[in-house]
Formats: sequence, structure tokens, C-alpha cells
Amino acid sequence: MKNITLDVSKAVQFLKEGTVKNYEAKVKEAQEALENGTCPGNDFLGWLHLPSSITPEFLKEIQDCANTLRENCEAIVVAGIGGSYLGARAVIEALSNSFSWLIGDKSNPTILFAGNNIGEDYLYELTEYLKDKKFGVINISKSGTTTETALTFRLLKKQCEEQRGKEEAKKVIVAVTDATKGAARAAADKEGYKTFVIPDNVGGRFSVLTPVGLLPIACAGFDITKLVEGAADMEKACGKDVAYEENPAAVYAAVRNGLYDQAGKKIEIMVNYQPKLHFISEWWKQLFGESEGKDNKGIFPASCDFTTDLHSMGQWIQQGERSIYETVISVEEPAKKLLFPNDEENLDGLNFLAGKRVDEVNKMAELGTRLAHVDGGVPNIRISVPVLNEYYIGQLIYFFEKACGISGNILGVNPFNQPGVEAYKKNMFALLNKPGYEEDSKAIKERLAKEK
Ligand SMILES: O=P(O)(O)OC[C@H]1O[C@](O)(CO)[C@@H](O)[C@@H]1O
Repeated sequence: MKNITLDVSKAVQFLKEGTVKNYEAKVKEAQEALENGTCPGNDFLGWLHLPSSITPEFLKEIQDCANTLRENCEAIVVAGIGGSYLGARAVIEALSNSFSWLIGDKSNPTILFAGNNIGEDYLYELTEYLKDKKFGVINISKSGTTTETALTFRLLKKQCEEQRGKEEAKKVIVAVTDATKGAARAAADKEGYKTFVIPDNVGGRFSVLTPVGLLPIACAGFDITKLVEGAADMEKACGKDVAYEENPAAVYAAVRNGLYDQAGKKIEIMVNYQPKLHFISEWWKQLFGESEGKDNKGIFPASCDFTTDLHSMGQWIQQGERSIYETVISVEEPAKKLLFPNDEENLDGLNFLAGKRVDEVNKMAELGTRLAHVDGGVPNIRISVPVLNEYYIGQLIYFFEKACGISGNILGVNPFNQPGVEAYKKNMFALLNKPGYEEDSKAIKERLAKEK
């Protein structure tokens, strides 16, 4: 079986000679700190050997639960935000037919995502859509207290119970949450829902290979055994016994830190040439953004879908401020085959493409863009994925997680906390007069009055 591969040749040319080699000691130190559990945030290292520790029995328990939901639901709403949502959506969208919601494939339930915003129209339209549907809910929240998710779950629980009756609703509501704490746990225990525990030592953005991601992915009809197998193989390929320059996570971590430190590259743009990968970038943005963006440091993780965004962001990337580099996820072989037809009239002048696969054009767009952007001063890292399937997506997930752990340690931050996220929550609760926030409410109102 092949592995995903990393090509940094078009990035290291922007670095001083020998930079990757010079990072070896730092990378090894970071990797050892992870492996020995001596790094900052070492109580959140449960993801490190997670893939190889998942048992077939555990996967069966998840699959059995998914089967119950699949048998009893036309639609399944995955309620969660951030790490409790992005991984599942990333994998499901990468593997699904791009038009699945229009095809009306009755063999799989429609998977919907909510609890990731507070848009009134969104929630209204969702509840309207679900009115005549047999639907279930997977309520995912590690803390069990996240407002967006809790608010949505309250709405959906009520609607599900009204539509199916309380007893039937219990069969199709599942909670993935903390073992003991939080509102999601309290509701599950009181109502007797099936639950899965998010391990204490796995942070939200590293949790896609726990039931947080595995249950929704199995509900969508994808093979979670293969996903975990791919991740476990990548765990080996990025293991501590692998030579530094053979370890893709180590090299990626070294190159991105080199670009940041030496070349002033403060922004990494994750690029794909397959629209199905859009949410892989969204997942990756949280992984690296929440892990590294602290202590006034950290590469800003951005993303583009090419060639689409070449027609909107291409100008900036080619000639704007030279603070960016690109990391491209390139899928070697599409799952389907489509040839350009010949056209006798050739009004569009495209007969030179007749008989070629669409992907051949896409690959030339990719190569042409790579050359142009490198010429324009944009370093290019390339990750090749043989095909888009569960196995290789599993590899990709673990590769990024391991690289993130190493990279954050090289940067000198705690990659496993996210204290900065609390600031908006504190203000929101104060503004909404949440009990317990009386002092903050008073202070924020005084401040706003002064600013008027
Ligand atoms: O799973 P929870 O606790 O609802 O958190 C969801 C997301 O919110 C954050 O805690 C930020 O507020 C993320 O780190 C996390 O992935």
C-alpha cells in the first residue's frame, strides 16, 4: 500500500541551504517531548497513539450505533462546533458525491450539520426542513457547555420528541461528550441516550478519530475501519524510530517553521484542486490555528479552493505582499473518469483538449500555478494523496495532527490549549446577563455606554 507523500523541494529553495537539516535537533526534541509526555499541554496527548489503540470491538460498537441511526432516520443532524464538527464534515464531504443532497440516495441518510452557528435563519430553515422527516441527532460537545451546540440541541431535542414521541426519540438521539461533566452528559444520563465518551486527554481539534468523527462518518456510510487503518499506518510512518528526513510530519513541521522564521512567511494557504476537499482545509485551519496562534506568535492558516479561487484570490497570491506560502493537497487519481468530447464546429476552440481526461487539464492547471506562484515568490509544499478514500484520508488526518504537535512545540507554545477563545464567550455571556456574570455584565455595559 502506498502512502501519502510530501514534496518540499519548491519550498526549501526559499530557505538558507541546509535549513531542513538544521531543524533536525529541534524537531527531535519536540518529537521526544511529545512521545515522553514532557511538553506543555502534556495532559492532552491522547491522540498521539490513538489510531493504533482503537480496537475492532470499539469500532463495532460505533458501527452498531450508526446502523441503528441509519435504519431509523432519513436525516441525521450532527450538532457540534469546531473540533466537535469539522473533522466529521471534512471526511464526509471528501468522500461523498458532490451532489448527494440532490440525488436523494435513499440508501444513506442525509447528514446535516448544525450547532456550529447562531444564525436564526439557519436554524429556522433547518427545523422547517426536518418537519416532515424522520430525523435523529448526534449531540457532540466535549465540554458539553458550548452555547451554539447546546442551543441547537435544545431545539432539535424538542422537535424530535414532538415528532416521534419521547420513547422513540431516545433511540435516535446520541450524545458524544465528557464522561461526567456538562449539559450534554446531564441530558443523556437523564433521558437514557446512547453515549460515547470523548477521552479527557484528547482535545477537540484532535478528536476526529474518536466517536466525535467516527460516529457521524459511519452514519454517512463510510468505512471507519479503513479510516483508522490509514491513520494507524501514518502513525507508524511518523513514529519516533523513523529517520528524520523520512518522517513527513517532521519535515513538514521543520519547513513551515523555517519559512516562518527565516523567510517572513506568516500565512500558510492550504490549497486543493478538488472542491470536495474544502472542509479538509477548514478542519486543518482549526487544528493549526488553535494550536499555534498564541503568545503573539503563529502562522495564520488560510485556505483556497483552486482553480475556483485563482479567479478571485489568484491576483493577490501572485503579486500581493510576499508573506505567504502554499501547501497543496493534490489527489493523484480521481475516482471517476470523464473525457472532453470533440466538437466539429469547435466554436470554443477547445478541440485541442478532445479525448483528454478532465483531470489532465486540472493537473496542468496545478503545475502551471505551482510554477507561476513559485516564480512570484510563493513557496510551495505539496502533499500527494493517491486517491480519495477512507484509508488515505485517515493518513492525511494523522499526518497533520502529528505535524501540528511537533510544529507547535518547535514554535515554543502549548499546542493543546486555546485560552484565547474564552474572550468572546465572556463578553457574550455578560451581554446576555448570564447568571454568574453579574460583575462582567455591569462592567461591559458601562464600557459600552462610554464608547457611545
Ligand atoms: O466540544 P466543545 O466543548 O463543544 O467545543 C467545541 C469547540 O469549541 C472550542 O472549545 C473553542 O471554544 C474548541 O476548542 C472546540 O473544538
